[in-house]
Amino acid sequence: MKYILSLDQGTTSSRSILFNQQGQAVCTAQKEFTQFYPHQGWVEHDPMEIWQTQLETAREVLEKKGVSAEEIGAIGITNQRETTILWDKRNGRPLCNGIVWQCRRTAPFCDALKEQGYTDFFREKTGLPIDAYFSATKIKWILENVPHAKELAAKGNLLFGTIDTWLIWNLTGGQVHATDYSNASRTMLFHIHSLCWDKEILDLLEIPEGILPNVVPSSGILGYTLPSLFGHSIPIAGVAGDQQAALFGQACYSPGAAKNTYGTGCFLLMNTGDTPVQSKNGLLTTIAWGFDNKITYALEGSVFVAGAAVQWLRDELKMISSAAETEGLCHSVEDTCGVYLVPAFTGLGAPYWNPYARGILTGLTRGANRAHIVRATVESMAYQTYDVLHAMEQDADIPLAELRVDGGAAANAFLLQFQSDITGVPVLRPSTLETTALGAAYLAGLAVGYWENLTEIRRNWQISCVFSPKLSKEGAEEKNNGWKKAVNQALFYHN
Ligand SMILES: Nc1ncnc2c1ncn2[C@@H]1O[C@H](COP(=O)(O)OP(=O)(O)O)[C@@H](O)[C@H]1O
Ligand SMILES: O=P(O)(O)OC[C@H](O)CO
Repeated sequence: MKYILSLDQGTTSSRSILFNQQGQAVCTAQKEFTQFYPHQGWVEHDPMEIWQTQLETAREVLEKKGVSAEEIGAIGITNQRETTILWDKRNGRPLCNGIVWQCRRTAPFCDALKEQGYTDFFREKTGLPIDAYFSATKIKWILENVPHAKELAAKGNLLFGTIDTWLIWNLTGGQVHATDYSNASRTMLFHIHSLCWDKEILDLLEIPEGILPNVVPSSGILGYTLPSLFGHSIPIAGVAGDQQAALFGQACYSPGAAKNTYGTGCFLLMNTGDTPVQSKNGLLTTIAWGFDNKITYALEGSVFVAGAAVQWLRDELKMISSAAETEGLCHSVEDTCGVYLVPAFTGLGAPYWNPYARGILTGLTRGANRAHIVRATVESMAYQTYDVLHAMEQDADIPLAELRVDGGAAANAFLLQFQSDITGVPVLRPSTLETTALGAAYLAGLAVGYWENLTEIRRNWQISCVFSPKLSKEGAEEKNNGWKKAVNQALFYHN
């Protein structure tokens, strides 16, 4: 067993990475794929393009590194969560495009559920607020709007899966229809205490149980790849939603340990051990992983638009030509000249949960220039994280000692320093920022004995940089107050 192969299927790209025993990424391949925005607030992906790009990158790393499938100890899968695919089990053909986690099309139906008083019903069972973000209402939408979907389901020929399930199905040639506990806990259909699909919810939403995958531990062999795909079959031995995988990859194994991932969105997760903590402040209770015959829970704050706002600057406003350019521009000005951007492009997630909030660029004066707007965009990632962190400290009733960070935008040192300044917490950047993929690799490698135990893995976690708070408490407060005012404008935009 030379390496573990991690498949990291993200919102904007499919990546494959080979990891060695030290947890170092020795070879990477990445392919972006198409984002579809068929209506305002809708977001879709083509499931076949997701499968193809994932397969191509996996083959590419094996070829580039010159290793054969026999030398791969196991595959770990990690994925954008909640994104919903329904397909015909007879031919593996998707019924329609996948409905992406960011898609708001089912917001009116979620409102109706809330008005009918189902909020506590869902929260108690699933740990989640009712929101279009999760898979449940997306499945219902497809069943009700795509021709023949209900018929197929009635005949037992329809399957549902989040992206992990879709990849597993294709990798095993249709032999395995499974998901892990962490992904199941994002569907709004899974009872996170009794660990089963919830019959009352399924009845309420009229979703047939037969379309749902088997739920398995996040670490353990669940199937083997078709030999024809890589020349030899490889065990699939680890699966976790990308944010939970990052928590695992950041070695946050003790209650209270937390990480923040700055990718398309921002996701702050805190390990709460074997206790599912109910949030009073707009956070999610979620399953971190099923490992070693135990379930570990986490509190999560999900921010929908973080790095995506930087992409917006690049693609829509043409203010920058690359995301990396933002760091220099942020440093080129002393502050944002009073400008705040609230990138509520798809509503606001935690802790506000308002699908109708919209983006606001505010505080503009005649002196505001491109660099100020770019800086306000980068700062918006830190402010949104601050909001979540604040809610988490209140829920967990302990101040956070440090924040481990990762994700594409964690490459931006300005962002991390600013994060530390406004939260007053040291921000720790590890030597590998690919912690999502690494977490999936660890889950898979532990299952096949490539790594012995968590102690061995903990040793692999290395800090590359610590960002300590440099701003006074008053200075931080002033900035955070300005942010709160801007958020209020975004929240009440539709009134
Ligand atoms: N140096 C940077 N500064 C700010 N944002 C960045 C930087 N590098 C990447 N990003 C942002 O990070 C995101 C990519 O992170 P990644 O973790 O690869 O995302 P995902 O897994 O969600 O597809 C993009 O939205 C990009 O705009
Ligand atoms: O693809 P990412 O890294 O932005 O993650 C998306 C999340 O899993 C959505 O819940």
